[in-house]
Amino acid sequence: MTGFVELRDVRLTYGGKADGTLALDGLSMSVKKGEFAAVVGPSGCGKSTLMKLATGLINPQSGTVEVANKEVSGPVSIAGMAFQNPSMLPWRTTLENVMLPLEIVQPHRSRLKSEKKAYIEKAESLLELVGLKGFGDKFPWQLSGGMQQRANLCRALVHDPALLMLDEPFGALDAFTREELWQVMRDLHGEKQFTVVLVTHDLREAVYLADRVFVMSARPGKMINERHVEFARPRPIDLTYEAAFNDIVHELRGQIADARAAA
Ligand SMILES: Nc1ncnc2c1ncn2[C@@H]1O[C@H](COP(=O)(O)OP(=O)(O)OP(=O)(O)O)[C@@H](O)[C@H]1O
Repeated sequence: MTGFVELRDVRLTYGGKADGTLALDGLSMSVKKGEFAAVVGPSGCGKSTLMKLATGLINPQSGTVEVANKEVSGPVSIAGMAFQNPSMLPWRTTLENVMLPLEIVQPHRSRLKSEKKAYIEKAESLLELVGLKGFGDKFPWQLSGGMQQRANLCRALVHDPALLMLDEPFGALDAFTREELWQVMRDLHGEKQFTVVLVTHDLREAVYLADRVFVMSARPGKMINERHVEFARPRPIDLTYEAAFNDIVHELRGQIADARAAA
């Protein structure tokens, strides 16, 4: 069975052939529908490049990229995305920022005018789900960094994407806020069952959230390991202080240290 996100033997070079940067070479990865996948690896190994390929922002020189059994050749509309910098539009309220994808992605775009009330209710219920009830009419600059990132997750999810691509979304937050947002993410995934690919440098984050952690080599990046994480869901945050959890974090840390040393 093919995965929901399927990369096969992908090679990607930035710039010209002679003086370009080979970012990925021989990278294969298969993420099942509904699965929460995390991608970790040495700095600069090509994690963000992988995200750009899977969302169709760039195309590989060789190999194939498929999402939902379709070859990706342009931006993937069934994907929601969130990055480290929430980049909310400062002249729009939080609610208006959250609703932005509805103005772009079909079929919502055509329906937005006639079904505006229902869409507003949907955006507000997402804000409530992430703990931002009542903040919809505030501007982004009136929110803390953690609140902006919560709103950013709502914006990534408002058009009910089947696939959520997260590139270091919690990287800039303090440790407490980060753990809070891990739990928000856990609950959103538990409720909505979308497929997730999360790129992170934080191995605790990867092990806490993911069903499977993919480990990349140093650049040019390819997958060197897949670690299943079989803790029952929903996972309490205290799990992250248990020995069995830390054993997996240590194991992954060792693999990344080896990958760095081999570079
Ligand atoms: N637009 C670009 N043009 C040229 N080279 C690029 C471009 N984007 C990335 N690269 C190079 O490709 C390689 C992989 O970059 P990428 O951002 O995918 O790595 P990463 O694993 O996400 O990095 P980090 O861990 O630091 O976030 C790096 O050597 C980077 O310098």
